[in-house]
Amino acid sequence: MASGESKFGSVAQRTFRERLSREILEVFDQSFKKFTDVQVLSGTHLLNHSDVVVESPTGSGKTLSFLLPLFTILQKKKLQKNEIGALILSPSRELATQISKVALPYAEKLGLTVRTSTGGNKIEKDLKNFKEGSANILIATPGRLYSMLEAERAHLVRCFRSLEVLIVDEADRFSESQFEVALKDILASLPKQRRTGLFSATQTKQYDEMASFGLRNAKKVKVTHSEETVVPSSLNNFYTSCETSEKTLRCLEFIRQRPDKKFLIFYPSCSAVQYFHQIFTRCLTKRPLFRVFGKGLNVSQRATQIQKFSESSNGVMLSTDVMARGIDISDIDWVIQFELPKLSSWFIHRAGRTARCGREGNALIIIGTEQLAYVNFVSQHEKVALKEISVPTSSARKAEELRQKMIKIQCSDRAILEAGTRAFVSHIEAYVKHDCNIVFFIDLDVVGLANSYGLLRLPKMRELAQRKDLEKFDRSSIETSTIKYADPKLEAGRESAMEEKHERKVSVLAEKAKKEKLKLAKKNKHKEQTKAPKRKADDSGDDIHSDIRLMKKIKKGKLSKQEIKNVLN
Ligand SMILES: Nc1ncnc2c1ncn2[C@@H]1O[C@H](COP(=O)(O)OP(=O)(O)OP(=O)(O)O)[C@@H](O)[C@H]1O
Repeated sequence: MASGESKFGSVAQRTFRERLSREILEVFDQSFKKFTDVQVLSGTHLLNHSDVVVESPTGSGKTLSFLLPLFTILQKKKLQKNEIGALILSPSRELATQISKVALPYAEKLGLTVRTSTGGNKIEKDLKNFKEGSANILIATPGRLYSMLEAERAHLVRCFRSLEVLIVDEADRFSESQFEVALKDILASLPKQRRTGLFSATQTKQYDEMASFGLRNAKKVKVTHSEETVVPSSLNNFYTSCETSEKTLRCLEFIRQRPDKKFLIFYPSCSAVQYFHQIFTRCLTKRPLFRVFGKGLNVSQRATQIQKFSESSNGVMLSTDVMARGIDISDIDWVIQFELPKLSSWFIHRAGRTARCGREGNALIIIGTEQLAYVNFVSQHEKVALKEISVPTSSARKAEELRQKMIKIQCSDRAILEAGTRAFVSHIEAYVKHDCNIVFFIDLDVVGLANSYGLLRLPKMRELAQRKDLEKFDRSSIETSTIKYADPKLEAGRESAMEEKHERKVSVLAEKAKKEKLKLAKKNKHKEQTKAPKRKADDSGDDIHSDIRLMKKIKKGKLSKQEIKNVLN
């Protein structure tokens, strides 16, 4: 049964419904006919004053499964302006914004205020708004909330005194070391008497590790549509395998064959998203293209790209894992993974960007022939069964044509050339860290990958130092130093930097020559000084010869005693 539908019959639905207020139901009924399983189960436990640990497939309605009970609890509380009744922690800004959008209609109906504090703007601005405004529900990323506590601890702790509910969305992410310090400080500033809910599609933490969240006798809610798998039943998971050198072509051909479908493609790094967005702009013409990544795009740029992608019918979004969790765009037809995810649990979250709440959806991972063991790994490790799908039109010849085209694109703009090299380097760096390496090393066809990036040169990297197969790489004969930036300002900067570098090189060489000359002159001078005068050398030569002659005379008795005495004194 689709995880968006409910196994619960009308009795359970009605019982849960009776626990919600008229105002809350008015808002809910505008969008939905009935509650999903996770909403009935989690909502009931939270309303019964229990802590909950919830594991439910992607797209199964977990957001409302904590908002519905949260608003019910706060409605009875009669909160003052600055009393925070609920704190929701989200690992990403985008997800926090999305939760806030779902929460807003309920908050307005109940006269409660929702505030989102997620970074991306100055902390002073956040604090000022916070102190001047109000917040009955605070949705925050841990990093930003930690900074706010550092700056205004007393004020925030006072606001938290009325806290009834702590919700941690994508909870398994909070075991990452990056959240440790912030989380500890945040939990220490909250009242112990509260309800706590941890929500995710993959709760990898063991119970004892969850003590850090201050859970007490937590109820465990696990919603799956069957024992065999944790993914939504309406999600079809595919893989296609090819030579790694054909990965980019395979991805492009797959998209070309589905001109009216909406795609989300995951790449292993920000630079890979930027590079392939440049390539796709020239290879997938007439197709709306979007890109989202962390470093380099600010919050509003990311939000605009996601918004425009949401509104497009056949757009192609290239993204890093910043969109892998929680982001709810209901009509994505295909999710493509260009490379194995760093953590296998992310496979589920990435694929779960489609097939939301009962809708049909498809996910594809492109696997190099040397990575085929991954199919079995993800089936055993994540209970996800992958079916093979072919891409009939891709071939080695076409891949080579595409590689030549990518080289040409890089030659048109040095910025793209540099982006491709950075992307390849970050791909390798990400690859060596993914968790399959803990279970078993999945080899990577590095030369094939370099070709799928269309590289002209193989960059020198510590991670590749031991590789013996790199000589197979077909290094382009193009002199890369002649490739110019398309941006005249950048090119002017590069030329002057090159001139400076050339002048520096010339002056270093001149300096070196001067030093050599001086050294030689010094050496010759020293030689002169230490050399015995010609005569002396001859003398020393003569000395030896005269001694030999003298010895011979003495031996033959040709010298009188007096003559010998004279010579020896
Ligand atoms: N009771 C319901 N009936 C039908 N659709 C619902 C219901 N509740 C929520 N939805 C819709 O289901 C979609 C997924 O909801 P939501 O994003 O909360 O899922 P999720 O379980 O949090 O997913 P993820 O694990 O990916 O974060 C949303 O588009 C939401 O509007």
